[in-house]
Amino acid sequence: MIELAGLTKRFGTKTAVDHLSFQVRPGVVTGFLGPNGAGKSTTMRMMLGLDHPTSGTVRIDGKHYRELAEPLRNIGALLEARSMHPGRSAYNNLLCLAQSNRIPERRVGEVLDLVGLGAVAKRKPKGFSMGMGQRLGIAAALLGDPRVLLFDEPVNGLDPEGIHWVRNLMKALAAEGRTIFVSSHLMSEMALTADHLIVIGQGKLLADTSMAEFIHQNSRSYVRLRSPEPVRLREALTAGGLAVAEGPDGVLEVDGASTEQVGDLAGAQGITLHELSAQRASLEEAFMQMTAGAVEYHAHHGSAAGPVAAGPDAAGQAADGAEPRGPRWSKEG
Ligand SMILES: Nc1ncnc2c1ncn2[C@@H]1O[C@H](COP(=O)(O)OP(=O)(O)OP(=O)(O)O)[C@@H](O)[C@H]1O
Repeated sequence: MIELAGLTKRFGTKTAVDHLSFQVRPGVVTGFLGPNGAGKSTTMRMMLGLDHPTSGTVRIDGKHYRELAEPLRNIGALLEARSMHPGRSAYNNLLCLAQSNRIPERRVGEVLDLVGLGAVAKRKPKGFSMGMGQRLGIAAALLGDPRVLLFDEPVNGLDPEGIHWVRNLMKALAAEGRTIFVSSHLMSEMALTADHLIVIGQGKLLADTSMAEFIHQNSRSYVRLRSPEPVRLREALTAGGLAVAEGPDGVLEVDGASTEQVGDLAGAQGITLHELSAQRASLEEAFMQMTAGAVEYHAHHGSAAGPVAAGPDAAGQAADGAEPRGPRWSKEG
C-alpha cells in the first residue's frame, strides 16, 4: 500500500505537486495518468525518497521511505532515467545493488532470467537496445522481491512482444498481492493493464476511480446505425421518442438508448439495418475529455482543429523546461 497525504512539491514558484492525497492498494494494477508536466514523475520520485516533499507525506506499507532499512526489499522502481554503470556487466550492476541491500546473489540470476536477459548477463548495458535497457531496469526493480513496485513508462522502447510481456508481468505481480503503480502515456496499453486509475493535472488529483467508471464518467456512449433507408429510420426512431443525430457518411447516432430499443423500433417498421452497434469511448478519449482544462502544452493545428487537448500520445515527452516535440506549441500561463 502507498499512502499520500497532502503531498506537495514546489520548485521555486512552480507547484509541481499540489496537495495530493490518495492510496494505491495492493492486489490490483493502478495506472497513473496525467498530461505532460502534470507532476507524475515528481510524485513517483517523492515516493522513492529521491525528492523531498515541500509538505505532506508518503508512506510505503505504513513507513516513510527513510524508515525502510533495506528499501529495495520494500519498494522497487523502474524510473525513466535509471542509471546503470556503463562499464559493468548487467550481472555486476545488479550484484552491486543486491549487495548493498543484503539480497542474496542467486537472486541476480533469477531476475535476469525472469526478464529474458539471462543470455546477455555478462554484457555491458551501454551496448543494450532501449528495450533491453528497460528489461534490465525491470530486473533491478524486482531484485529485492518487493511488495510495492513503481513503473514509470515501462513499455518505452519495447516491441509488441515486450509490451505484452510487461502487461502480463504486472498483472501477475498484482495477483500475488503486490501494490503495482504504473505511469504510461500509451492509453491503449493502460486500458488493457490497469484496473484502477489515479489521474492528475497540474499537480492536482483529478480522478481516483476504477478504469470502467473513469471511462463511463468521462465519455459519451451511443448507438450507431447505418441503413439504406436513413430517412425512414430517422422518422421511426424519432416517432419512438429517441433523439437522433446525424454522424458522418449518413450514419445515425442515438444517445441514451440501448441497442435493443433501437433495433426493435427499426424492426417494427421493417427497416433494413447494415449496422447496429453500441459505441463506447476509449480510455484515450475519456482522458482527453477529463484533462482538457489541465494540460500545460497545447498543439496548434490551425483553425480547423479548434481547441486541442494535447494528449500525451500526441505530445511526446516534454522534458523539464524543454520545448516539447510537436507541431507548434504554446505553454499555458
Ligand atoms: N527539478 C525541477 N526543477 C524545476 N521544475 C521542475 C523540476 N522537476 C519537475 N519540474 C516541473 O514540475 C512539473 C511537473 O513535472 P513532472 O516531470 O513531474 O511531470 P510529469 O507528469 O512526469 O510529466 P511528463 O509526462 O512530461 O513526464 C513540470 O512543470 C516540470 O517542468
